[in-house]
Amino acid sequence: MSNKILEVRGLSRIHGKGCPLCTQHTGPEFDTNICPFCGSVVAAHDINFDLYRGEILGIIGESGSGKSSTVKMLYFDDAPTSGQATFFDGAEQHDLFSLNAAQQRSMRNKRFGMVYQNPHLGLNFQISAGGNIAERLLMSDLKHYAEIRRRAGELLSRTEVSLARIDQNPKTFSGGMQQRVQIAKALATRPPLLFLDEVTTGLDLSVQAAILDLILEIQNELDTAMIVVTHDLGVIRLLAGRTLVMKHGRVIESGLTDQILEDPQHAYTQRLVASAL
Ligand SMILES: Nc1ncnc2c1ncn2[C@@H]1O[C@H](COP(=O)(O)OP(=O)(O)OP(=O)(O)O)[C@@H](O)[C@H]1O
Repeated sequence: MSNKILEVRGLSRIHGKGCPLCTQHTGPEFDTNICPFCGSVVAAHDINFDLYRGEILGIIGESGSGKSSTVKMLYFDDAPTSGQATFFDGAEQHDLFSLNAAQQRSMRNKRFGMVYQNPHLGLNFQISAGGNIAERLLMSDLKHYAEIRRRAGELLSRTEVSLARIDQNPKTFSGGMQQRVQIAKALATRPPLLFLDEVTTGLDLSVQAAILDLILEIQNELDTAMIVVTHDLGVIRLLAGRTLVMKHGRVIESGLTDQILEDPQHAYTQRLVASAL
């Protein structure tokens, strides 16, 4: 049996009205993602990849290359212009973009997790850290208060947030702690697929390192498949077994991370690797 968890084919997102020439006159060879004829933005075009159970796939590229757009579509934060994504969940198989709104919500709440760069997107700052995790646990059919609190505490401990802070509001937490609570919340439903979008950007180096270690531990422990979006080669190097390199909405290079780092084929990737040396 294949361990494939996600299959993405021809995924594209154009912002604007679009025209028949958009995709032919944008991309790395034109050095732009803006269509010269209609002004639409080709945020992502013809993205193809497979993801396997427990695997970490990195998506790297400069700002505006289409990394977040790709993940946003898969997490239903944005709708694709075209393309397909199939999620393999045990014996079940779901065509993600054919699901109705309620089915997409259920998929997001129960089978997927997301950790954003900006904790305001992932956390509710009106309620406590424990409350944030409880919100998600309630969606996973856990209804008993004591059980929810116990599990929320367990998740906070696992992500190394002091239990003493379970009733405190995450707005009083440091950036690194907020990311830990986001990770705890995302993991509450034990999702087989986790999206991480620039989760360590803006944090101190030592805090970054600790969060990256935590992500690796979780992947090992829970066999969670992850898609990690970053502009930081160090993050890719540490976390991702395979990597897609994006530029102007296109995947320009893909393969084993070690291979890409050791022998980058595309001039852009060569510059990216050289600048990180
Ligand atoms: N709602 C929108 N309307 C118009 N253009 C958009 C919209 N969302 C994204 N874009 C454009 O799509 C392109 C890809 O954006 P995306 O956020 O995916 O890039 P990114 O690689 O994640 O960059 P960053 O690292 O800065 O987040 C950019 O040119 C961006 O300006």
